[in-house]
Amino acid sequence: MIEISNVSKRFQHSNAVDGLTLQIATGELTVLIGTSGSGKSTTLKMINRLIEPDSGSIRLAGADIRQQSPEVLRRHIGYAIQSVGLFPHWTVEQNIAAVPALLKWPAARIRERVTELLELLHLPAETFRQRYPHQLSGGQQQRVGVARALAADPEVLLMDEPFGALDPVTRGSLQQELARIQKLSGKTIVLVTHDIDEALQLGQHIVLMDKGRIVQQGKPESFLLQPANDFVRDFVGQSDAGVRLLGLTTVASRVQATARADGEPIRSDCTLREALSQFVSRQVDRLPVVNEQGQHAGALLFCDLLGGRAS
Ligand SMILES: Nc1ncnc2c1ncn2[C@@H]1O[C@H](COP(=O)(O)OP(=O)(O)OP(=O)(O)O)[C@@H](O)[C@H]1O
Repeated sequence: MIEISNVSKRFQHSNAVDGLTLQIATGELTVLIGTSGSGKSTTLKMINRLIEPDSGSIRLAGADIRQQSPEVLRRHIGYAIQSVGLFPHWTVEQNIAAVPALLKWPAARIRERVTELLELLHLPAETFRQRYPHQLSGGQQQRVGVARALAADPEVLLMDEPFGALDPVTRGSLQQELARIQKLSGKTIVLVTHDIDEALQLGQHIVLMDKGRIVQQGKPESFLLQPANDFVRDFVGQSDAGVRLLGLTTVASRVQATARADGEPIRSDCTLREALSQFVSRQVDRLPVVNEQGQHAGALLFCDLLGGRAS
């Protein structure tokens, strides 16, 4: 658990963060979202002491983070940012190994860990290990940035717009990757984003900030079903709230096992939002469904899209 208690940070004439109190649960992916300048990055940087608060306290696993030097603290907290910040004259392997090397892991263990992380992020180790950052695409660099942040198996991972500058396809696949890693490892992740769809897709707990304060926090569906005020309603996009709600539920929860349909099947782990798009583009009222192993699983009927609220 990360406990942020009444934390404020002022720059020149304005409060970047204003009396913020927030509890970040262990093992959850918490998303900080908000307008530009609302204090998200400042909050994140105070957790790893890149910025020191003017007042208030932050506790990690019960201990005030000021009890450790920033350098030692950061070895337990992975940090991935949009601009990646890879060392240009270091190979991919050296970049990923930065913190394990500081921690003086044996060379064989470091090598093994680098291989494991590259494979986890779908970068074949033998192809990428010896490359330099300028020999990678933007998306590959961001993957290496995420691998580096995960390298020493930190308890906490802080991510500041880690997929910000990517095209929608690469961004989507990295988001899926992050969701998979989080499920596998049960890590505590705090992710900053501007993108409401990214927040709804990845966040188990979402914190919406404005002017250095929290406007609303809770589960994704609460933002769509019970927006606290007009600011929240505007932020989540009132006109798209319905389709976004469909994005929180998978086809698996509505598939009829005995129903049949023709055509290219959709996977049961697709969201109902993706299914809606298929219904419309194919001009059909039922879609065949396969499970994650590609086996026939029944059909999704258009009329079942509205079969209940996201849970
Ligand atoms: N080092 C700094 N010096 C002066 N002002 C700063 C500094 N860092 C942040 N600020 C100001 O503090 C406020 C909050 O900034 P912060 O970067 O935390 O916002 P943000 O929500 O992450 O914004 P964005 O989404 O645009 O990155 C902004 O008004 C910003 O201009």
